[in-house]
Amino acid sequence: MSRYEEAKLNYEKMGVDVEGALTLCAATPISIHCWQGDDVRGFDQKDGRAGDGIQTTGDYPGRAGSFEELKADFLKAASLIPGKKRINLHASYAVFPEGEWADRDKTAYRYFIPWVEFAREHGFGIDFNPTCFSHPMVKNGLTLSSPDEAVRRFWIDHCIACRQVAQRMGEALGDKVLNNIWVPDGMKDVPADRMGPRLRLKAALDEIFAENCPNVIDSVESKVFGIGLESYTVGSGEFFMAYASQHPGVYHLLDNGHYHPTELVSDKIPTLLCYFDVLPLHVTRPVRWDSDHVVLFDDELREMMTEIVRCGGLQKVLIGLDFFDASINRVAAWVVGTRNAQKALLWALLQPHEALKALQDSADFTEKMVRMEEAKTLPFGDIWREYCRREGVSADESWFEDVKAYEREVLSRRGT
Ligand SMILES: C[C@H](O)[C@H](O)[C@@H](O)C(=O)CO
Ligand SMILES: [Mn+2]
Repeated sequence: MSRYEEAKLNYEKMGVDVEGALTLCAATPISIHCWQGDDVRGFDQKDGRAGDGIQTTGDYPGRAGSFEELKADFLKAASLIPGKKRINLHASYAVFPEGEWADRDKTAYRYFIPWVEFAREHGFGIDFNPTCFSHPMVKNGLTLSSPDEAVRRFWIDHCIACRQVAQRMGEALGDKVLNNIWVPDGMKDVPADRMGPRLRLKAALDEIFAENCPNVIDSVESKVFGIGLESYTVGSGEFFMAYASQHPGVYHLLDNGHYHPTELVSDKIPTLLCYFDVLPLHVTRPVRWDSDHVVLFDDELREMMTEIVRCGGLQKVLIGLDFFDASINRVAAWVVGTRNAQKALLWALLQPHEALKALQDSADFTEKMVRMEEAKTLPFGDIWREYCRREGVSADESWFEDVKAYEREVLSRRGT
């Protein structure tokens, strides 16, 4: 009997359908953020750097500096990750034909056709985001909530244009595209007016969402605070949750770096699934704050995936990643973080949920604890190994040899 067959028997004794778990894991897409590859710089600003409410730290050599490089790095990472993949793009990654440039309020689908072709060629879905940061039109930390009509207009037009881009991407791929709006808007110090900016943001969103875009899933991403915006965030959790609940078709995206350190997004997933038929996520790893460290196979990641599975949320929760570490090999960062998301999803699919729920409902809390603890040390590694074998990727860290060779032959020659 192979190690897989033996492990499978162990799980089956606990009432787990292992083959079903492998099939579901392979079919659940993870949206991989393009911005890990270049430290959130994008291509549309000269000497572009992440700023205006967002920041990367580190200067590991070999950052992607062009569309070609970013595509190559993404493909290298994707080849080492099991499962179904989407690519998550920001509007700042527009690919302009030679001699052409458009500012963000004038962005258009034609600048993203090369990405659509790339996605189609490799069987990736696409998700999209307006880029309301790292731009001179972010004035005094504000975009959609600015009291300056010109600033607000610029960003409203950008978001409207992005929804149109996402719609065209969805039409081209015969798919739905998540278009997620995050704005950094906030204040460093104690505000004198908290409601005014929120009313302006609300009016801006109403304008942005006015057009019917059937291939677009709209979401708004809340946050508790930002860099240099420590005292007040316009798009807070309550603000965006209330907005989404009053606007059918607009969903609240939960980023697990965007809450107070003791708040758990794993508990918010079942809460929102009581009310929404779609729940987009940004899976990240906050270390004391919204630091966007590479996702590890840790307790909260497993608990988030567990809640998705327990709640029957695999079709409703859109799993996206959002981390960016410029202090380590960026391709390896993508691979570690995304494999961990896959690993945690498979781990969650292999828990005996029905049996545990029944024990909870019959108030048999002792046995629930005993079984829950026992399930944690079932031979998960052997099932993961089989999953990777079927997906054609290495099950252990030997993928890293491939990344090291890529670093030697490609990344180290870039001069970035
Ligand atoms: C680049 C992303 O859109 C960004 O990280 C945003 O999603 C966020 O989480 C800001 O803190
Ligand atoms: Mn995010």
